[in-house]
This record gives sequence, C-alpha cells and structure tokens, in this order.
Amino acid sequence: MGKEANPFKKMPTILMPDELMAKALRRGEKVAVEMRQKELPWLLKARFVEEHKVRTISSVVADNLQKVIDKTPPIRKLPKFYQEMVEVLVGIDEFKKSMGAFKWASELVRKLGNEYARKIRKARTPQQAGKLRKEFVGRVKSILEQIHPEMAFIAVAREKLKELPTFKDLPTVVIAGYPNVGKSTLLKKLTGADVEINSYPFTTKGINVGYMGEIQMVDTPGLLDRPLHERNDIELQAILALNYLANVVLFVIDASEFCGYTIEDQINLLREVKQLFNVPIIVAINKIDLASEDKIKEIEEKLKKLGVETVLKISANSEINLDTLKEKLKKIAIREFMSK
Ligand SMILES: Nc1nc2c(ncn2[C@@H]2O[C@H](COP(=O)(O)OP(=O)(O)OP(=O)(O)O)[C@@H](O)[C@H]2O)c(=O)[nH]1
Repeated sequence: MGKEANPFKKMPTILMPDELMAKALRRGEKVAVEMRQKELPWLLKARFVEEHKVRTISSVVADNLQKVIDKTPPIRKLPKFYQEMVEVLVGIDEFKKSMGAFKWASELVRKLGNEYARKIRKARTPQQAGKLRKEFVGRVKSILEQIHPEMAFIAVAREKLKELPTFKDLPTVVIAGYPNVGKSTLLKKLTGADVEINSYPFTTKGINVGYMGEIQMVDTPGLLDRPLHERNDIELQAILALNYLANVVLFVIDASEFCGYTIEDQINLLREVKQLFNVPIIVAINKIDLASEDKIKEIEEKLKKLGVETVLKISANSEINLDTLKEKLKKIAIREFMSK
C-alpha cells in the first residue's frame, strides 16, 4: 500500500504563551529543588541553581517550539491535494509565516538561555544571579507574547488540517453522481466491507474511502452530488482540490430515476463534472434491473452526444457487470497514475 498521508495528524498540541511559560517554570523549579540538595559553598550554589533553572526553562520553551516545526510537514513537499487544502483552509503564506515565527522564537530563546547561563556563572552575589534569572524569564515571556498571534493561528490551523481525510498515494477513483443513485452501495461492492468514513472539513457527511487492491476509491457525499452553481466559493475549491486526487472519475447515473432526479438533471451534473475534472470519466448506468430497455438506450444516446467514451451498464445491488467495471477502473486508474 502507498504511504499514509494526512500529514497533519502528527502535529503536537500548540501551547499558548501562558501555558508554555507555566510548564517551563514548573520544570525549572523542579530542577532547582534537586540542585539545592547539593553541598556547595553558598555563592557557587546560588549560581548553580539559577543557571540550571535558566537552562531548563530555555530548553523546555525552545524544544516545544522546535517540536512544532519538526512535526509539521513542509508544505511544498506535500502531495498537491494537501497543499491545496492548506491554501483553502488556512492560507499557505500565513501558515509559512507563522511557522517562521516559531523558528525565530525557538532560536532566540535558546541563544538567550546560553547567554544568561554564562552571565549567571559570573554573578558576584546570589542576588545578582537571581536578578539575571528573572530578567531572562521576562525576556522569554515577552518573546512568546510577541508570537502569540502566530501560535493561535497555528493552533486553529492544526485543528482544521487534522480533520482532513487520510488518503494514500495510490491510483485513485473519485465517485460522483446525485444522492441515492447507488454510489455507496457500489463502493461497498467494489471494495469489500472495509470502507472507512473520513471527516472532510467541507461536508458534514464525511468522505468514504475504500480500497480495491491497490486502487483507492473515494466517495464524496455532499460534494459531487449537486449542481455546481449552488456551491459557495469554499465548497468549489474543496471540489476543485479533488482534481489533484483523482486519476479517474466514476460518474454514477440512476437509470430508474428512483433516486428522485431525472436523467436530464443527472446528465447536466455529469456535464459540469466533466468540465471540472481533467481526467478520464467512466459512466456507470446503474439500477439497470429497474429500468426499461428504452430508457437505457435513451441514456446511452445522450452520453454518446456528450462524448463520454467509457459507459457500462450495471446493477450495484444485483451485482451485474461489476467485474467488468472493476477491471476498467483499475486499468485506467493505473495508466493515469503512472503518467502523472
Ligand atoms: N434495485 C436496485 N437498487 C439499487 C441499486 N444500486 C443501489 N440501489 C439502491 O438505491 C438506494 C440508494 O443507494 P445508495 O448506495 O445509498 O446511494 P448513494 O448514491 O450512495 O446515496 P447518498 O449516500 O445519498 O449519496 C439504496 O436503497 C440501494 O439499495 C441497483 O443496482 N438496483
């Protein structure tokens, strides 16, 4: 199987300045308690305690910020679909700028930690050592306050990006068609029982992902199931991003019209989907067990006029022609995936 990719799931919880400061001070205090046990002359001991406090606070803060950087995938290395999602959901520029702030703060805190530790080692009195440590704490606080907006931004971005579905880097079929035409029945029949429901920030219905061997199949309820002119900008972008994922679109038509949409409506949606995706489209005329011969012929004529090349007549429920459909999908998906 291809590699896992919701790359944002690994991002750690983002602490706000107060929380991070409190954590660092707690750890600093703990280290100080241990250091005070040591038998040392009083000035040496004061320096020793304060220096360790400073070093601990500095590394807790700097490490925490660095961890966010390390666990966040570099945007330009991500699959194009995820890059597009970052742009749509949070904005790539703002995201990069904010990560830059984490780097700046982490490096500065580490540098200051070293500087103050050195100064404390030369302190002439315990009071001076204490004063230097307080000064250091004040500076760290103010650095964190300075990047507070960026921390808040990344915290919100993480929440949103974590909700993205986990797609694999495999040949992918995206399924489209009006509600109730039989998309989820078909997905289940083609991929077996293991259909996962993933959340997708643009639709409350989630996204269904199944695997037909090494082929990924994605059903997008709520996205590719009604006319595009009814969409808002964000939804449109979410739909457009599927372009980066799809190697083939499987458009399902309900020949019986029992789904509640006429053939005309369904063909119109197909026309829109065809314009939107720059990958081959396979049309499955479904529920042929319920539709008349004439109706099916009429649909085939219309599809011909539209210039659809690959059309299969199937029944998802009665499992008619599913093996042929499977083979076609596999062949075209792999071919397109390889040539991308
Ligand atoms: N007779 C018959 N019924 C079918 C066939 N395919 C699907 N159905 C039925 O059609 C209904 C809708 O099927 P679904 O698979 O839920 O349709 P969907 O397109 O996934 O619907 P949404 O999840 O709302 O987008 C269900 O009752 C299915 O059992 C078929 O080939 N023949």
